[in-house]
Amino acid sequence: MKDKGRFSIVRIFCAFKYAIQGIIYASKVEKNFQIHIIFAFVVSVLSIILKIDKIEWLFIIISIFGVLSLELINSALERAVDIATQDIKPLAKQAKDLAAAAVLVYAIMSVIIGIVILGPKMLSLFFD
Ligand SMILES: Nc1ncnc2c1ncn2[C@@H]1O[C@H](COP(=O)(O)OP(=O)(O)OP(=O)(O)O)[C@@H](O)[C@H]1O
Repeated sequence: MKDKGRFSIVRIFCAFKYAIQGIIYASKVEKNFQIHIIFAFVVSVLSIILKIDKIEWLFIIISIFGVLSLELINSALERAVDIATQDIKPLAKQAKDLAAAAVLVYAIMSVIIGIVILGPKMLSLFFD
């Protein structure tokens, strides 16, 4: 909990610790987060094998971390909605579906980036 009198370095450390706890928790219980982690691993291995350049790596990294971040926000929002109401409510549905849509939109962009960067290199691996 909050303790405003502490050194800021301690507060920064605590914030970091809570964030790590969040990542560990999501890795254990959030199916979609686990799937994104597996995808990130596969894409990273492929990127190493296919020797993509520095700029291509930046696009891949932005895609991977963007999807993971949005997935974490989506999970947090789902919990916030569930705390706010246990009843079936149109606004609760909209909030959850909009957050899920944000993940989907970014994931689609990431897939396109993956295809643009890795697609031609994979094809030339098989057909050259
Ligand atoms: N309180 C609610 N009122 C109305 N619709 C809801 C409510 N809670 C969830 N929903 C809707 O029911 C569907 C399933 O929601 P649920 O909470 O099971 O999450 P989910 O989308 O399956 O994600 P996850 O599997 O990660 O929990 C979604 O369309 C969601 O918007």
